[in-house]
Amino acid sequence: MRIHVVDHPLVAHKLTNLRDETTDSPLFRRLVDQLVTLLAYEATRDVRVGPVQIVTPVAPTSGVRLTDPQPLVVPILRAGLGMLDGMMRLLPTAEVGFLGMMRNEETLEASTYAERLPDDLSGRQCYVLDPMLATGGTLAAAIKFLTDRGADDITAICLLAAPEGCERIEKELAGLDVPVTIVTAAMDERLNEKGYIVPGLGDAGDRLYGLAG
Ligand SMILES: O=P(O)(O)OC[C@H]1O[C@H](OP(=O)(O)OP(=O)(O)O)[C@H](O)[C@@H]1O
Ligand SMILES: O=c1cc[nH]c(=O)[nH]1
Ligand SMILES: [Mg+2]
Repeated sequence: MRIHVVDHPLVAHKLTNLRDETTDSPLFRRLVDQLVTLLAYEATRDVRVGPVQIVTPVAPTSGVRLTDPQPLVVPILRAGLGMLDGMMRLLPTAEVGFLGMMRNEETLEASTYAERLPDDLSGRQCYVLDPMLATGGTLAAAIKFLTDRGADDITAICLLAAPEGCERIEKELAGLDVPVTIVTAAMDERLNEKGYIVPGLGDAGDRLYGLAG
C-alpha cells in the first residue's frame, strides 16, 4: 500500500480553515470541494491515457486521452458525497458508484447499508472518496467490497488519515494482490478514546450536513 501525503501550502491553508471549529457548514462544504480537487490532481497522476491523433487549427499533432473503461469514482456515503463534485470537475467522464457505510460509534465497526456499483470492476481504476480514515474499518471494508467485484487498481482520497487506520488497512489487505494508494492532505497524530482523529476536524458528516440524529 502506498500512502501519499500531499505537501502543498494551499492544501495546508485550506485544511487549517477546514479544521477550525468556527468554520460553518457552507464554508466547510466549499473547502472540502476545493481540497478534493487539489488532492485529485495528485491522485490521478497514474490515470490511464492512450495516444490519439488530433488536428489543431494550425497543424496535426499527437496527444493523449483517457482510455475506456472510464475511471469509477466511489463516494462513501454520507460524508464522501461532499467530495464528489470536486472530483467530477477533474474527471467529468468518470462513472460513479455508491457505497453507504456507517460506523457504529460504540463498537467502531463499519457496516454497509447501501450499494450501487457495477457488477464487474475488473480493469477499472477506482477512486474511493471518504474524508476521514480513522480506525480504517470503513475504508478496509470498502476496498474489500471493490476487490470482491474484481477491482484491481484502487486509490482512496481522504482529507485526513490516522496512523492507526493506515496500519489496520495495511494488515487487512496483506495478501491482497491489488495495488492500493491512499492520498491524503495530512497524517494526523493519533485517534482518541472515541476513535476520533486528533487533532482532526470532528465529525465530517455532521459538519457537512448537520447532525444525523
Ligand atoms: O475509519 P473509520 O473508523 O471507519 O471512520 C471513518 C468513517 O467515519 C465517518 O463516517 P460515519 O460512519 O460517521 O458516517 P457519515 O459519513 O454518514 O457521517 C467517515 O466519513 C468515514 O466513513
Ligand atoms: O475523526 C473522525 C473519525 C471518524 N469520522 C469522522 O467524521 N471523524
Ligand atoms: Mg459521521
